[in-house]
Amino acid sequence: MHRTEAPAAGGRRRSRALAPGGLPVLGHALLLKRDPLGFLRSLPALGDVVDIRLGPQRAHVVCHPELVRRMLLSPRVFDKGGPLFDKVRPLVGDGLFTSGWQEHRRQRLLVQPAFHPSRMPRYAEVMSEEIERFAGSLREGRPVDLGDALTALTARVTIRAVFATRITAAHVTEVQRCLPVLLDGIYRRMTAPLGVAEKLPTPGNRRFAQARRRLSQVIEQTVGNAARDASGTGGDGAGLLSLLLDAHRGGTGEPGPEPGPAGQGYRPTLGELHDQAMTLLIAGTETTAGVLSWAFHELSVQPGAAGRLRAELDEVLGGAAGRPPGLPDLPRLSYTRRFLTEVLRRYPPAWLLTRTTTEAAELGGAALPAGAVMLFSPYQLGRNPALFAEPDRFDPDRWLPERAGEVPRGAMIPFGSGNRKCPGDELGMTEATLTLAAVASRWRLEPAPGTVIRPLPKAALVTGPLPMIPYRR
Ligand code: HEM
Repeated sequence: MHRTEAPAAGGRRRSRALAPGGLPVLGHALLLKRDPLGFLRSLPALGDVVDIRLGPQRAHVVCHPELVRRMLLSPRVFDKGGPLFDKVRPLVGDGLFTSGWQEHRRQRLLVQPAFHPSRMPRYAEVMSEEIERFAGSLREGRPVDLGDALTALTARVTIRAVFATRITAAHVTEVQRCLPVLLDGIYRRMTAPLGVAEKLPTPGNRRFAQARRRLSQVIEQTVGNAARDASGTGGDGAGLLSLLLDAHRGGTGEPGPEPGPAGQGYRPTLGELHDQAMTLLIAGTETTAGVLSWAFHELSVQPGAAGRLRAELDEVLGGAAGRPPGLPDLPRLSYTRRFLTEVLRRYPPAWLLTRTTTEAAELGGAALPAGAVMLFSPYQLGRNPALFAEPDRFDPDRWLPERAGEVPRGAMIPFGSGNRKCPGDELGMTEATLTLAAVASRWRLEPAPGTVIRPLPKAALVTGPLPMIPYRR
């Protein structure tokens, strides 16, 4: 598809600016905390790279899609790392998401094949089972917090996709309960300025510590059992972790030599398997649940789009008394897919992402020292009127093939780009499409009276409480 390059902000040369409104000492930290989305949206008008101050730290917000793209395609210079990551790493370990450039390469080579499209039918089976269980739990007229219910659903799907048949049903339920507590706690710790309140023996901190300990134990036990399995294939060989398990079992449990072209020869330790499992559980749960929560919210407030979506579901699946969707239906659910893509533009779960420079660098004419903190925001890009006409309008048809080519290169990156691009993009989109189709073909979910939904920028961009009432169609 031909992509245009967006002009520099306001038709000017690429520019660098310092955001106004910084306070002594705190800089822009309060603005970013009070109204992060509004603050981010105000920056592209100022320049292509906008400097802000977060306390003593200067950070550079890259606003122009072409510069974001350039940054993401230079991972040796713009690597993962920096102060935010230093806080996350001890909590989630050294998995694919947090690892630095060199380590990342061999991890990714080992994990990536587990996301190959040929494996999708096995994952889709798990999804369909869990989606039917979820749809079957809805009761006519009985309010449900859809945000929580969808987090439970995506957690169960991710857990079962990661561990395949290796994990017991009781452990699935236990991990599903621990994950939201962990996700919430990680975000609080990431954004805590001093790191003191998190150490106090409050009930919230105890719950976090307990959830983290228990999750770690279950993962350790599950990974340990699978690793000791003499049959040699990590259970049925179908889980996201199975290739890592195979690589581990092929060796001594100690890190091996540098990998060959396909990562052969590298032997992940049990500790690495644990961190990778934790990473996948964290990365796959709240993101997909966030997209789905927003999708059901939009469905309840966008009557035009909702009508078209239901018409497509009726045609493909046979109406309210029809059959559940499966993988072979996806090519015919094109409006459903466009609907979800538009949700991702408006509410990308990964709303703010970071990089750090490993050496002195230049970006769009801006000189950056080594160790500079770089920020970029898929949310900011998706709401920039210079990149998307009427960005606040919900218009799934922007993603019709003949119109999608108008979107400037690098402007739509809900899954990131370059070597750190989300490996679970198709998995997440498949899960979201099947869930939306299965539920919306049978149920109409209406907001509970008095509910006001605003984007809540946490670790993911979520809806907050989402009380909805199901009615049969
Ligand atoms: C709709 C759902 C999802 C969204 C919007 C999403 C978004 C993202 C984004 C933006 C990144 C790149 C972060 C960066 O560049 O700093 C990422 C990375 C990642 N995602 Fe996803 N994700 C989703 C679902 C999933 C699923 C289902 C899984 C796995 C089960 C997953 C696993 C990962 C992993 C392991 C990484 C780190 C990749 C690396 O650094 O090599 N994600 N995701």
